[in-house]
Order: sequence, then C-alpha cells, then structure tokens
Amino acid sequence: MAITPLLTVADLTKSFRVRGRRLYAVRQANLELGAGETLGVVGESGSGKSTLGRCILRLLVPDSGRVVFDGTDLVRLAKRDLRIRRRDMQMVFQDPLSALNPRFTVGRNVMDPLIVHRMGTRKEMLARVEAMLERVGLSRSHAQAYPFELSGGQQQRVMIARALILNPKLVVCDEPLSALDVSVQAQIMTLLQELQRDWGLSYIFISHNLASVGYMSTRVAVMYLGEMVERAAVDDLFDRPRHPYTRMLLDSVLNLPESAAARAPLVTIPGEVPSPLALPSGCSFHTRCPFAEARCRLSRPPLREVAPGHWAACHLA
Ligand SMILES: Nc1ncnc2c1ncn2[C@@H]1O[C@H](COP(=O)(O)OP(=O)(O)OP(=O)(O)O)[C@@H](O)[C@H]1O
Repeated sequence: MAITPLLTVADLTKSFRVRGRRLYAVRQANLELGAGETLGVVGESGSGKSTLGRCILRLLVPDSGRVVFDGTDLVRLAKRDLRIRRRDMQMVFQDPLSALNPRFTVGRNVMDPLIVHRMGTRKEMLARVEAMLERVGLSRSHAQAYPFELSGGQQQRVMIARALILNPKLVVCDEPLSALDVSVQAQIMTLLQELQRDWGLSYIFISHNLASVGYMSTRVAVMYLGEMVERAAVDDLFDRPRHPYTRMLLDSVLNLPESAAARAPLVTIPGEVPSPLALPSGCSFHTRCPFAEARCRLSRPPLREVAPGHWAACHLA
C-alpha cells in the first residue's frame, strides 16, 4: 500500500515582476516528502531554493500549482485556516540575528509563537520555553539574555527553539548553517538530527553546501535556474548523478581540498548562469553543458524517471 506523503508539491511555479518583465524564480517544481524524512534542496545562488521553501510555507503565494500538506492544498486555503495550519510548518532562517526581534529577550522571542496562537497562561508558556531552551542545548537562564549577547551558534539554537515551540510537523531550514563556523555547523546538524529522530520531524534542508546536504538528507533535489533538474535518494544522487549539472557540481566539490570542501563549498561551476529574465531556449543548462546537442537547444527536457526513484531532466540521461 502506498504511504500518503506529508507534503506533495505539484507543478509549482512562482514568478516576480522585475523591471516590467517576468522573472520565473521557480518553474513547475514537483516533490514529495514523507513523515520523518529530509529532502535536501541544493543549487547555486539564485536557483530558486528559498522561493520554493517560502511557497511551500505559503509565505509567498505561487502563480500556479499545488502544495498539499497533510491532505490540504495550502494554495487554496483561506487566510484564517492557513493561520491554524501554520502551526505545523515552521522555518529556520540563515541569519538568526535578523530573524529574531532584537528588542525582545531570547525567552520572549521563543515564546512569541505561543502568544500568537494563545497557547496557555504566561506561566505555562514560560515553562515550555525554558524546557525547549534546554532541549536545544541552551540553559534556562538564556531566556533573560538578548539575542545579540549570544554567539552565532547559540542564536541559531534560539531560532530552532522558536521554530519548534509549537510542535510542527514540517520545518523548512533555509541555509541554517551558512553564517556559522565549521565546528558549530556540525553541532547544529547533530541537533537537527536528534530533534528529528525524537519528534518525527520532516525537514526541507536548503543549502548550497553539498557536504551538509549529503549528511542531512534522505533524498536530494537539485535546482538550476528555477527548475528541478534532478531528484533522487541521497546515495544514488552522489554515486550515480544523471544530470550533467549535478555531475559538475559534485566534481567541483571533489576537486577542492577536504578542508575547503568542508568549510563552505559554495557550489559553483564554470560558465555564467544565464539571466533568469532571458532564459535560454530548450534545456536551460545547454549554454554551460559540455554534452549539449542540437536537440538540447530546441526542446526543454521534462523531469522523467530514469531509474527507480531517480528523476532527471536531461535528454541524455
Ligand atoms: N521578491 C523578489 N522579487 C524579485 N525577484 C526575486 C524576489 N525573490 C527572489 N527573486 C529572484 O528569484 C530568483 C530565485 O531567488 P531565490 O532567492 O529563491 O534563489 P536561491 O537559490 O535561494 O538563492 P540564494 O542561495 O542566493 O538565496 C533569483 O533570480 C532572485 O533574484
């Protein structure tokens, strides 16, 4: 019997109006996420990862497509009902300091979602906040501190505590490590994994760091110019990449000395990313692809299943 996924994204497209033209940030994205699973989303800067994450949480309204979360299509949900569903879906941002309110103490920042959703008396809320601070590796006394008084790693722990205080089912982690030192990155990854194991959380883990995506994810989706070009189980994708773009991304990291690869392998490959305002014809990767043929310039390859559970959008896959 097929298990119903917690999240299904179908044909999701989001564009912005930029200087009188349409910029397609995400084009017809599809994905599924099961309970307790982590889907890594990787790609170069500007490939549409954050826009996809924000559309999933309906912080942005997509142009078209469906985001079915726990049986409900969020795209069509009225604002009032959306507010209730939001309890189950949270986001951890790249820069905790700008996501937290600097005028509030850590305790008040973590308590904020409880206040918004009227979850008990002040005393009950404070008890929950203190227990959560301890759960994420801080102490109760951190509740009285202000965010700027904490280290980067501690601030990210506060952000995680705030995201988890309402017991969500899904957490979108948008570059949660990129502002942190390598040793602290490892601690935060371990914490996220422990919390996932204990509470059965599902993560969408957005990063341009292939090493951390490989470490955190069950499955991985690779994005290029707003398009999902490959999706597969993590080992399958790393061992047998089918899309030339994924192959080049992996090569670019493998060619770095190990220390540099661990630090922040901002995935980049040779050649310039075309402007999203003037997308190439056919396959959008053909301008940088060493294997491009005539048909790659003419027709856009659909994302198709090239091996069981392994999808790639390439004529040559
Ligand atoms: N509010 C907006 N208005 C106009 N264009 C936008 C807006 N948000 C994103 N974009 C554009 O959409 C595209 C995708 O951006 P997005 O931030 O989703 O990519 P990303 O992969 O998360 O990149 P990064 O890793 O740099 O955050 C980019 O070309 C970006 O400039």
